Amino acid sequence: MRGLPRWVLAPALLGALFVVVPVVAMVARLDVSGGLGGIWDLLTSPTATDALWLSVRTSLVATVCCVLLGAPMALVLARTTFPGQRVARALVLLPLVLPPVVGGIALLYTFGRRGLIGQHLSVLGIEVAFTTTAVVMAQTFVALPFLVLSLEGSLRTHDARYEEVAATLGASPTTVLRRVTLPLVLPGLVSGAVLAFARALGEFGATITFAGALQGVTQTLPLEIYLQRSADPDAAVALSLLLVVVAVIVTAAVHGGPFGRTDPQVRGAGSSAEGDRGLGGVRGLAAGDQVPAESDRGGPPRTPRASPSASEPVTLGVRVRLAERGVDLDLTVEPGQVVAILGPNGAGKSTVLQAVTGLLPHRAHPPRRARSRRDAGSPGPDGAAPGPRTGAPVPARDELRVTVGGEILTDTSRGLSVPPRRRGVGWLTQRPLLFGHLDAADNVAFGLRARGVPRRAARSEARERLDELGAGPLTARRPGALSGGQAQRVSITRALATDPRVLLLDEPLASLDVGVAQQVRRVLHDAQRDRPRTTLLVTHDLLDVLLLADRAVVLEGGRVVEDGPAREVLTRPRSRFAARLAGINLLAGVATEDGGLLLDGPGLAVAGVVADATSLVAGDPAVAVFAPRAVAIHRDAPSGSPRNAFAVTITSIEPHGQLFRAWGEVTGPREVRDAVGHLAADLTPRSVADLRLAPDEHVWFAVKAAEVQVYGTR
Ligand SMILES: Nc1ncnc2c1ncn2[C@@H]1O[C@H](COP(=O)(O)OP(=O)(O)OP(=O)(O)O)[C@@H](O)[C@H]1O
Repeated sequence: MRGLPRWVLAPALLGALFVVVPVVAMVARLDVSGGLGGIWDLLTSPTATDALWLSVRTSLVATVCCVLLGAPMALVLARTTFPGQRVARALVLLPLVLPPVVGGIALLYTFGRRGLIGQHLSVLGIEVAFTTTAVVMAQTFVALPFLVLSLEGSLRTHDARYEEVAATLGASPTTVLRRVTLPLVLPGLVSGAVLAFARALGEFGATITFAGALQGVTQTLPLEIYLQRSADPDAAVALSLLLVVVAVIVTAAVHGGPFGRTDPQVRGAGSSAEGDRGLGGVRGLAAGDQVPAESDRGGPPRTPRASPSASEPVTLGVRVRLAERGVDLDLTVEPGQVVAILGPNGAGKSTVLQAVTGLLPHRAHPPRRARSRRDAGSPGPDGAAPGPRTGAPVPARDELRVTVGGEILTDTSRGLSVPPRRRGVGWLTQRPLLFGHLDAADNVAFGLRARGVPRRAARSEARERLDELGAGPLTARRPGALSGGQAQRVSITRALATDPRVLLLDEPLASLDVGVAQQVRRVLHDAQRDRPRTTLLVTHDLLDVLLLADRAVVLEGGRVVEDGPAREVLTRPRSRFAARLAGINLLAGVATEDGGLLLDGPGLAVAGVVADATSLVAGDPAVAVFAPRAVAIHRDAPSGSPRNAFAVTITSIEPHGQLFRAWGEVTGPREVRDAVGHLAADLTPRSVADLRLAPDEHVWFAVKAAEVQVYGTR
């Protein structure tokens, strides 16, 4: 009862009674005066056993039909989008709302002797109606939606990125389906099959209409019960009981078994390690089972397929122009270079990575204006620059072009797109996305086996790779038994094992504790040092940029607003986002003659010192930057030596190493607030106490001109 209000018990009990009492009433109606032997005789009469056996046989065959037809239907509904999808789903589920008798009539008009298809079959001497086949068809017709619904629900609750990662590891769509998707949703598939079996077992209306009631041929148990109802009510009750017992045994066996437990994937879907752990519960493959490599399926071992390997670092070229996403940028990454892609939420970072993986869902769009988005124009959660506004300039024509080492992987102008599995692009995400039904070694071996390496060789190489990256002791562990950091190590090993030409790191350390993140960062750093690989790294972490990246590219509103050596971008940021990441205050405007800056918008002057006098002339676009440590806080407007003073309202005060960092939002006219935004000031704990500083206080932030560096942004 933990967490549940007590009153829930009452309706729950009422519901249970509503189901159980009629069954009890039926049992009570049973005439036991002749002893249990009498009932036994009824149950073992030839008509009863014929009916039971027929029901079980046809229901099993119907269940198999439901799986064979329903699983592909669920996959199409859950994993693709196409026009009229809602209508298609409604049609698939139609038998759920259709009275079964109507279903039977529909089947009769289709497969009956004079039916739409039946008349042609008749000519060939094939009669379907009123045969055992008709029973199976009637049962499949009514039971199919149960399997589709259950499996589609299961597919939708599972992260499709498991399949995407498998594709980037080199697996073909069929291999992904067999080795990743089906093991992932096996509990949902089994539940759906059980529901379908139960529905088929109890099927009556469609069967009697389409198949009739011929003993041993089409007379299933529900039909036998119906027919006995008037002739021998006791027999009808005894047979009903038999049906109930069979149904309860089947559903209890499955729901009490390994597939009946709560789907752990759904439970842990929120967090990285949890999500991966969840898969530990999938019993699609029993503990020592291995997924057969293509070369393990008999026949001579195949020569491993050639895979694009990273023996020599390659150049990466990316051009993304997508009106729908407001992204318009070009990027060239030198061989072996690690480029950090920075930017506020919605800036287009993931879009760039998706373009390189080949996973970007894209249709060729006609030129158009940016579509109106509810969130367009509002600042991201981090208070940084807004996304594209309605009517903002957008790419004139959609275009995606990705080249790796001179090879064109995507070129929408020529309708060319190499599938993810053939790109030689490794992809690492915030969640490790390890396949929960495989141990660490098999996870790492996955990509090798998808390329045709025999299982034994792949596992042995996987073990070596895990050893190299300090994860040797984890070889035999399933993801459910790994910590977040360990899982990410295995995931890195898995991504590197296929020797990708380009590595994409999408915030791989973001969900790890600080200490663990540092260890994993070191793993990435060492791997790059030992084998330089062209890499794109999306991150919001200053340390990632400083320790891993050679170059930093800042995106805002889908455009590159800053691009340069990582250290320079952080120490001399030219965009507000980079400044914020680096913990520096930044104001943008144009250079003034006296070495200061005239702010964009309000025309407010900021006194400063030109840092790169050689290249800057008055009127040039420029930024003024100053460290939070250089800011002094005053209760009253400061006066005296040349200094810049901003009236602010304190928005937060947070610990920052040995100091405190106070964030203040500039007050004044709207254009001043827009131009300056938030400023940071560092102060000692003692100053915080002396000033009695607290959020919502109005104070002044002052910075001496000598502390403000101005440099050009052209
Ligand atoms: N599937 C999609 N369909 C249409 N627009 C999308 C889709 N995914 C993202 N966008 C839009 O594309 C733009 C870029 O999004 P993207 O996910 O690349 O940003 P991001 O920089 O990775 O953001 P975040 O840091 O939040 O992950 C945003 O305006 C976003 O709303």
